Amino acid sequence: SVWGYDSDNGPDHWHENYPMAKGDKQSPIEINSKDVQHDSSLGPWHASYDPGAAKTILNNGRTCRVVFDDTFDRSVLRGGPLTGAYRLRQLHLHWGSSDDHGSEHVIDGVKYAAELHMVHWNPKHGNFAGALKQPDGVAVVGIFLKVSGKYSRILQGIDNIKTKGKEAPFQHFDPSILFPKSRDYWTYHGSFTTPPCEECITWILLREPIEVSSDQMAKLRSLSKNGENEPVNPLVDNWRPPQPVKGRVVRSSFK
Ligand SMILES: C[C@@H](NC(=O)c1ccc(Cl)c(S(N)(=O)=O)c1)c1ccccc1O
Ligand SMILES: [Zn+2]
Repeated sequence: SVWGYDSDNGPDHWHENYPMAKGDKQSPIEINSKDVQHDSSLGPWHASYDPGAAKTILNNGRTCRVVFDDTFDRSVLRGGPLTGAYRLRQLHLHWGSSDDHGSEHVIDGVKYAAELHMVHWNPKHGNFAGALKQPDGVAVVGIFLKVSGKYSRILQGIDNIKTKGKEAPFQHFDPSILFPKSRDYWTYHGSFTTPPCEECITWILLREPIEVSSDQMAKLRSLSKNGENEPVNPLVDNWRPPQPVKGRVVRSSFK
């Protein structure tokens, strides 16, 4: 059966079809500040995104995803732990059924309501499929979402992609508006948090969460896993729980 987040096809079953899921460098992980090592050589990261690169927003029954034109160095991430410029390919989210959980990474025991992932790949590996096979192939910026009274539009296009398979134009969108004020981050080497669970990711997790309103979270939770004329199956709890750290060191750009 196709992988998902239910009891019969969820994270504990993924290794049956994707053996990497039981690897030594899996994501997400729990980050404990006492084990983090500050690395003064970690410089700031820089994103230079072209709003014109945004193409569409879609619901693939597993997450809500915005895709970008990554046929050339149009929207790139560089600096921080990275060597060279990584191309922005897509962004998506993981969220819970209530505000007290939903993020994939857990920070000092804190689970956020959602976690936004901006997926970039290293063009020196030719294409995304090739980059998946390389330890320095992919870089993901992870941003935590915290629910507060403050109103902010995370992804305005959610209304038109209620059910699985729905796709809508999503243009003139600069994802940099999603970044918090502080650029402080943790970084470690890990994997996709979804199948195929390839261990090709340099994770850059931003310390400062962004704030969204509870009605924005409710809109996210109003997405459905099912297709248009199928029984309603809410798309919630599409997060993988923390995986074994197995001796990896998490470094921070801040003291
Ligand atoms: C749910 C969706 N996963 C991604 O799009 C995805 C892609 C790259 C990364 Cl790096 C990540 S992550 N979470 O590690 O940042 C997630 C998905 C995965 C596989 C097949 C279909 C499908 O829809
Ligand atoms: Zn993700």
